[in-house]
Amino acid sequence: MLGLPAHVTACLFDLDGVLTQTARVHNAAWTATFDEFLRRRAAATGEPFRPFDPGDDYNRYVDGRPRYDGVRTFLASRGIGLPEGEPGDPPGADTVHGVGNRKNVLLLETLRTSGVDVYPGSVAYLKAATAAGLRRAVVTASANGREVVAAAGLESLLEVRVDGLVARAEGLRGKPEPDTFLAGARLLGAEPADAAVFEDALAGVAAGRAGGFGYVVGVDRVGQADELRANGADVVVRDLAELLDAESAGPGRESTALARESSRMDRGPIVRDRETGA
Ligand SMILES: O=P(O)(O)OC[C@H]1O[C@@H](O)[C@H](O)[C@@H](O)[C@@H]1O
Repeated sequence: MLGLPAHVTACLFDLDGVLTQTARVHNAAWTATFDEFLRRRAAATGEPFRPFDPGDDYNRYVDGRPRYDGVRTFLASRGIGLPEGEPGDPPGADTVHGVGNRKNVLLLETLRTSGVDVYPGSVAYLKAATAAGLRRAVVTASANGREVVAAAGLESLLEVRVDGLVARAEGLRGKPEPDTFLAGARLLGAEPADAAVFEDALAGVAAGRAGGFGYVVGVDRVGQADELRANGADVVVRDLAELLDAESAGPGRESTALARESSRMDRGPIVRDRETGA
């Protein structure tokens, strides 16, 4: 059904890069944050400045992981360790929390000014899954998950949300560990073997594989299909509309309709940082 094995009864969707076009917003905020940090560090140590790579560095070390895990994992790849600091550290302080907080300031600025765009193919897929009686959860590392889902106008299509704040409150390990996807399946009353994971991040498909989920759909938005497969995707599509196209008998009836649908759902941008109140 809907391009999935027949036994699948539940769908677990990542948010940034799968349902909404916000992976690129996260990426830009990380790039600016790490480049500021690396430039400052190069000036202080006299070592050459090597910028953050929004391709390889983002995909391997940051994408899909919880905010502060992204800071630690990327800096470790450069042989840099920072003190943890405190959640309330000023944005830009030389601590794991200070770096992560700076990124969140930049992220929220862009979301406020530009809003949140959806992927029309994903909205169509969510609607088709709803009509087919499949259970639906969003599972995101982002602590801004609730606001992004609301700004995208997707709340009514999703039954359950496991986001970065839920994970922190429940002590769930972030992707590539499977904990948050397992929690999503549990909340929907589905066994992992009967649930499909939809992910664009390498850490996300790895979490799908680690959790023993019935099917892992890799969504390739940036040209990393081989890496998605190597990390755990059973199938790779460029857009969820492809799964609908595969399903429909006629040539692309669904996707023709999709092309006409606006990619922008004007539910208003995020207005404040829920963690710091800024
Ligand atoms: O900083 P946030 O909003 O809590 O998001 C955490 C992570 O959420 C993931 O969805 C993104 O892929 C990452 O880039 C991001 O760092």
